[in-house]
Amino acid sequence: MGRVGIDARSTPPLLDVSDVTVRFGGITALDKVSFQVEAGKIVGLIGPNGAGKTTLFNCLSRLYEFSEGRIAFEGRSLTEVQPHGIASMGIGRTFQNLALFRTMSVRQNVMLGGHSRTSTGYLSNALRLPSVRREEQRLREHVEQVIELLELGSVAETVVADLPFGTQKRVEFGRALITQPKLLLLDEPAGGLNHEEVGALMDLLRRIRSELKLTILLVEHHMNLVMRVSDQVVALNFGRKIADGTPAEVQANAEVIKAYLGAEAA
Ligand SMILES: Nc1ncnc2c1ncn2[C@@H]1O[C@H](COP(=O)(O)OP(=O)(O)OP(=O)(O)O)[C@@H](O)[C@H]1O
Repeated sequence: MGRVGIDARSTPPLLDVSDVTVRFGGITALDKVSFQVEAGKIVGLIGPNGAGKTTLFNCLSRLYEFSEGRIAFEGRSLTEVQPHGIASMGIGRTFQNLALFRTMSVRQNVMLGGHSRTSTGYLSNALRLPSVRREEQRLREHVEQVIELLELGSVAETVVADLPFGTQKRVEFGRALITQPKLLLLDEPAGGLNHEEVGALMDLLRRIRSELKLTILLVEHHMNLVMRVSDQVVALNFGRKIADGTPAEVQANAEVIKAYLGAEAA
């Protein structure tokens, strides 16, 4: 018994969200939300419109400050780093509205995502010291690996604006993956995709999780996708957590059914 307790304490979860509260004037967007994400899992964050999903994502990527509670990543409080330091901590994210440079090529977009992660300083960059050239070479190799993983090779030189929406979303993925995150936050990855593209996205999520040993937290309205790819699902409603468990447990939860279908369905 004692040993189990010690082991559990010595390996904190990858992400530990504890009693996080966010208020906007009179609105409580998040109300003492707590949940944990274990390394290597795919976790779906669901809830009706206005439930607080995006607010939580914005807290995780330090775009919003939370007034109460704590978020720890690998045991370290997120507030220990500056908002721009989140990527170097190992957290990457995509955005609901794609944050791509539309007039640049796929390869250039992926490459630019990697520049937030390079460690050489301003002076060594200006002088183009050997350390900078080595780092740039490593980045270029990594860009090619990400492009291959996402099957973007045939469009690598194509300007992003000329690509179908589903492909643009994969480029957005690439920009997040190039930072080599341990935790990838995906904001509505299935939004705007057709049936076939959603199927391909499911395969891709499973593939990047197993090949890159990533942990994924996704906000998603596409229930079929969430329930099929997630190991764990967290449901929010009006800023409160109403369920947290396996997809089957959450689907059968009376409060979740009520939140989605209205009071008469409970
Ligand atoms: N910057 C802000 N200023 C004021 N209110 C906000 C802000 N961001 C979110 N809210 C409010 O907080 C609540 C939660 O919104 P949030 O966008 O997090 O929900 P959501 O679950 O992501 O919804 P959706 O599925 O529609 O994207 C809503 O009532 C929203 O109006």
